[in-house]
Amino acid sequence: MVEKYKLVMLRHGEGAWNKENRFCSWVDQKLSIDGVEEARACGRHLKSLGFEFDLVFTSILSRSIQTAWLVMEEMGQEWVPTQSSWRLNERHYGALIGLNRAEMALNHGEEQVKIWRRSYDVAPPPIDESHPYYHEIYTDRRYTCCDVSQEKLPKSESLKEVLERLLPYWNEMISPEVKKGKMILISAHGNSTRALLKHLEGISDTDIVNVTLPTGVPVLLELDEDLHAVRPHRFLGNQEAIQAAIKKVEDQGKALPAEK
Ligand SMILES: O=C(OP(=O)(O)O)[C@H](O)COP(=O)(O)O
Repeated sequence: MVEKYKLVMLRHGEGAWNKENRFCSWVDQKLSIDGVEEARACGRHLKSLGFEFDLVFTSILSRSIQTAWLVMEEMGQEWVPTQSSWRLNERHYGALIGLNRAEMALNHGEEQVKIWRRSYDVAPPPIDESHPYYHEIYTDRRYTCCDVSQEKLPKSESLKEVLERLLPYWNEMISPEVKKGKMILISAHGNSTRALLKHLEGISDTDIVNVTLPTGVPVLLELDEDLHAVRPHRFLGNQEAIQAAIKKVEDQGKALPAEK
């Protein structure tokens, strides 16, 4: 298969709740100090590799937008148009939002936490009005400007459901631009990026369980003319450091607190 297009995807830099090992999801946490540096380093790295972007897509969560700004600032490409959609938001973690993964593993077992975090078609229990972050999320003005009504927004999502709400945006807004030959950066989240990788690479429902994304590391995907990946995605950067960062994210679901 011949490569025709390139696409760069990114999980935003570390957020405050990544550090605290809490499920963040639709809570609008900002980047941590380390996350800001990760995003800047990512921009410097992409610049050193000679990338020139034509369009940037983000979710409507601040950490993805802030990461895109920092990357583009470091690249001297702040002028590049950016579009944001809830359809690139992180997976809605339902009732798990705000909870600590290591405590969840102690209470429910590491296997159950892995199923909630990485399985394809299991959704966590839905969020309801008694949840401490329910009102913060559903009264936020950004969710009155979506292409679906507030009542239709999810209350919890499996990865499959993330892909279902993301695909119309990919098909209608992003893929036509890729096909025009535009170089695109998608600054999104761990699970919204996993969902898109699954679709573009044809990763099976069982193999997607083993795909984990570290924060602030660009992911390069090479696509053929039908926008199918011609080879597996590649993380750009120091491979040893990237593997260590992936392990750290995986270990967040262990019953013992993850190493800082
Ligand atoms: O908000 C989240 O992802 P994000 O940091 O990519 O936005 C999730 O809490 C990620 O959690 P997970 O790594 O357990 O799927």
